[in-house]
Amino acid sequence: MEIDKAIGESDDKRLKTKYNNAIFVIKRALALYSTEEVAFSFNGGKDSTVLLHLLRTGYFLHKKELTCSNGGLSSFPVRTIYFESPSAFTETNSFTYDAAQTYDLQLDIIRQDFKSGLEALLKANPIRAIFLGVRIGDPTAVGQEQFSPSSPGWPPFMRVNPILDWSYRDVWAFLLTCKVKYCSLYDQGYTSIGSIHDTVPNALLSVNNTSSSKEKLFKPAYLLSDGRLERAGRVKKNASVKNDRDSDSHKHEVLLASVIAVGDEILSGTVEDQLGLSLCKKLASVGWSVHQTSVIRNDIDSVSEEVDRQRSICDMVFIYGGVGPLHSDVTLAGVAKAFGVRLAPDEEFEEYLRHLISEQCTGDRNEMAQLPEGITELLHHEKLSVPLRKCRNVIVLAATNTEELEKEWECLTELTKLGGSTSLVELYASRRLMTSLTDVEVAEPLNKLGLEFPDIYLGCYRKSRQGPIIICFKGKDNARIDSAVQALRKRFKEGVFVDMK
Ligand SMILES: Cc1cc2nc3c(=O)[nH]c(=O)nc-3n(C[C@H](O)[C@H](O)[C@H](O)COP(=O)(O)O)c2cc1C
Ligand SMILES: Nc1ncnc2c1ncn2[C@@H]1O[C@H](COP(=O)(O)OP(=O)(O)OP(=O)(O)O)[C@@H](O)[C@H]1O
Ligand SMILES: [Mg+2]
Repeated sequence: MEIDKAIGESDDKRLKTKYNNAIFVIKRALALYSTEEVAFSFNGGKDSTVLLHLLRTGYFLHKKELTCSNGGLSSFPVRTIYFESPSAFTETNSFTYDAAQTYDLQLDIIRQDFKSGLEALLKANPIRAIFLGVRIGDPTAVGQEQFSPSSPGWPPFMRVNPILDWSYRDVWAFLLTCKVKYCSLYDQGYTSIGSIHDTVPNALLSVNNTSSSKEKLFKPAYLLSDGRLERAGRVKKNASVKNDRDSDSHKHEVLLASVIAVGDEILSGTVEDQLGLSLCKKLASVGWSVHQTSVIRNDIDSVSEEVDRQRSICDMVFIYGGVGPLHSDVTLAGVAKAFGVRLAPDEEFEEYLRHLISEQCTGDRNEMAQLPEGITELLHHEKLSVPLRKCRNVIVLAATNTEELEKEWECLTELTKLGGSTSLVELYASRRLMTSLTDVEVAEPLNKLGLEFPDIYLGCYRKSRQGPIIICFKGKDNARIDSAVQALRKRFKEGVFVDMK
């Protein structure tokens, strides 16, 4: 069989491993279920095209083992289902039909939505398992395994995902190595295809950035260097993933951060945590208000509970410690648990680690390259040998000392300034006043001021019990801060407040 031969002759070790694993899953599924009991969900997309060839090969190898024959593959009798939709691209539609003809597929065209279509299909046929080209990173892959029962509310069947752990790069390595046909849209800059209403060519593949969008030229999909951005051509249903606090109708003016240190050694007093202090200073210097700092032990549930609590209260959570390959390094697992997702291998991240620790990283899996599935964004910066990991509004810092923190912080502020995520460097203004008035004297006027200026953060502290009180004003607008200072001054005799630098 040509596919098996092409992969066998390739010297891409990684592709061979992925291929062998996928064929293994397919053969086990075919051993578990009869041909009548399985179906292949095919839509002409790149992932399902990979699956088409893997299935034909797996079916052939399975039959060959059963009959001990060496004969060629004459037919592929697995029922192939295609949910045809009026909003599909004509190119994927015609590719699907062409492929069905070329490979003599038993094509069932379903013109209903997925759920009702599957209900009718399962009623009329003895189907128990359906092969899908779902891959980790697809929004629908979250929580799925290679064999995953359909979700509650869906008709009962087994979802078989032989290429679940394939990366974007693996998909293209396979299609190009095997020299099989794929839908023409992938040569026009499309990298992942949904409906005509939500899919455009991937701007990262644009060749002539300046001309009007109609004349734009795009490179082929296989040239996209960062596979995590394959969905950049998908128009998002929700413009951005907001955290719980953002959806709160009452948007606070000052951004809230939480700092979590993970480390048994800090709790036992063996190690002094200097990162927390340094991070609080840095956050304050760019106008963030630190809501809470906490030290958590190296325990998945403890980390997950704390992250879950803080991520819903704060705009951004910074977590450090417990990041690495040791048994006690559970921070990422805790973050994953807080978001209800699992840790899944991330090939792009693994590549960075491979560069960093080269030969020490052996095997096909690297525990450190497991990241919370579907929610992790890698923040790349030329000064960082390994990108920072951001899971929604949780930033995982790799720093273990203040020098490393300094560098990561510098990169982080530069990166977030460029947009994308919540900016760390907000427009920020502050002023501090010192007074020798007693706290009893200032308490009531400050309360009133707070009500009058809800957009201004008012903080007070003193350096000693008898010493002067320092009042901090923080906000986004200098003029508003000046008005608040004026309003407070008006309530007292002239000269009782001294401006501090
Ligand atoms: C054969 C097949 C089986 C599916 N099984 C499930 C399922 O068990 N649970 C589920 O939530 N979605 C299931 N889906 C739906 C897909 O996850 C679907 O792509 C997803 O809901 C996104 O749909 P949309 O982006 O077109 O709205 C299935 C789809 C197909 C084609
Ligand atoms: N309309 C459909 N008909 C049949 N199967 C479908 C349909 N839409 C999705 N699927 C199944 O779901 C899988 C995942 O869809 P997804 O869009 O992520 O991948 P793809 O279409 O194969 O490739 P791409 O990511 O480039 O769009 C497909 O490989 C296919 O098995
Ligand atoms: Mg698709």
